[in-house]
Amino acid sequence: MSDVLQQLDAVLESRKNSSDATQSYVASLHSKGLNKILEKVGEEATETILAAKDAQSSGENGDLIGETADLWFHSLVMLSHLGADSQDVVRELGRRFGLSGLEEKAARSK
Ligand SMILES: N=c1c2ncn([C@@H]3O[C@H](COP(=O)(O)OP(=O)(O)OP(=O)(O)O)[C@@H](O)[C@H]3O)c2ncn1[C@@H]1O[C@H](COP(=O)(O)O)[C@@H](O)[C@H]1O
Repeated sequence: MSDVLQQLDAVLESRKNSSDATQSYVASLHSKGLNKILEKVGEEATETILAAKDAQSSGENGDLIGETADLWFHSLVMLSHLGADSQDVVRELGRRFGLSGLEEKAARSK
């Protein structure tokens, strides 16, 4: 999983220097700028929320998974545009997971 994210990070980074925004969706987002990227993140977040409500009533998660992938993808483009990447977020989650693990251990030993 982390491998896929790292490979995607590398592709997103390479698109920042690509001059061919007509061939590459990511290059076109970078060339349109941060506001366009944030607009896409907002749209995908709304679509993910609607898909979650639909999933609750239908019991089917297919669309929800697709919309969440769109949200993650556009969030990664946002991070890349600003000089961060998926591994920065993975490290932060790991740090929090480590902290909560320590808290649980401390609570158990009381
Ligand atoms: N994972 C994705 C990915 N997920 C979604 N999308 C695109 O994100 C867009 C989703 O936006 P919408 O559903 O709102 O579609 P839309 O209405 O056509 O979009 P807008 O006109 O509103 O911008 C679509 O154009 C999808 O093709 C993606 N485009 C690219 N990737 C990855 O990025 C890599 C580089 O892509 P290129 O830069 O296009 O080569 C690819 O190899 C993929 O791995």
